[in-house]
Amino acid sequence: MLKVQNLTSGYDRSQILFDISFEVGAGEVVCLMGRNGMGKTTTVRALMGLLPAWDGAVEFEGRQLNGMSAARVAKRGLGLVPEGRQIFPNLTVHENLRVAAANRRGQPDPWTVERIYELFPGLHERIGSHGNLLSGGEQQMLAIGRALMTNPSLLILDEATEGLAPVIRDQIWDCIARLRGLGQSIVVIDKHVKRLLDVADRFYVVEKGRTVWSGDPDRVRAEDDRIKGYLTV
Ligand SMILES: Nc1ncnc2c1ncn2[C@@H]1O[C@H](COP(=O)(O)OP(=O)(O)OP(=O)(O)O)[C@@H](O)[C@H]1O
Repeated sequence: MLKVQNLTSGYDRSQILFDISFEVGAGEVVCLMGRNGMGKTTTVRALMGLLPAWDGAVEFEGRQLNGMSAARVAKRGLGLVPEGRQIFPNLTVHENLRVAAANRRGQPDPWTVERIYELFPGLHERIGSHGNLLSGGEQQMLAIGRALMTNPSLLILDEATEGLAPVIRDQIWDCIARLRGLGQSIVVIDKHVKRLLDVADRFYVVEKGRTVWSGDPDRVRAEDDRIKGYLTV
């Protein structure tokens, strides 16, 4: 579904990505991990057309995304839950979801606000609350719900559990597991490797702008010390 090969990118003249390669198959959950500042968010920005790819190839469902605007990339079916959530503070929960609604590729069973409330019953209780009055966990659920309302073929979650209480984090993991059960392809950027072993099909380590390691959950378990070395300062 998504094939990223030898991607390089950066900000102005400052190169951040030197060699990023990874793949996501249909229905897979793939995790990008690495210490802060290693280039994970920059990778996502380059995929989404928010930063130009300098070199390398990004192929999504058989088409090249390189050089496409962010709006066109979104129309192709990439849905981003950005770091920091970025929900609309002056719109209610319901409005935040409704403004995002789109089914451009004609998915047979599209997301509706009602289905989002089934996924996150806590959001339904806050249906009329403005975005800025929600807790961090509620904002994160709303950010995920909003991305789902665009019916993305591939959902990208950038640090979705950052700064959340463990009990709320668990709700986000459960949600990812449920989405996987529905066949949703997902890229997760996160540091909580142990919890991700249950939900991810494959892992990649990003270090200094390069994908330096990849493996399935069994390999992560077998190379525990090596992975810890990549993730701790
Ligand atoms: N707008 C920007 N302009 C210049 N440099 C930037 C910009 N945003 C990020 N960087 C730099 O790019 C590098 C990679 O940052 P990035 O946010 O991709 O890392 P990350 O792996 O996602 O880590 P984090 O978990 O901290 O978000 C860092 O050195 C950072 O300082």
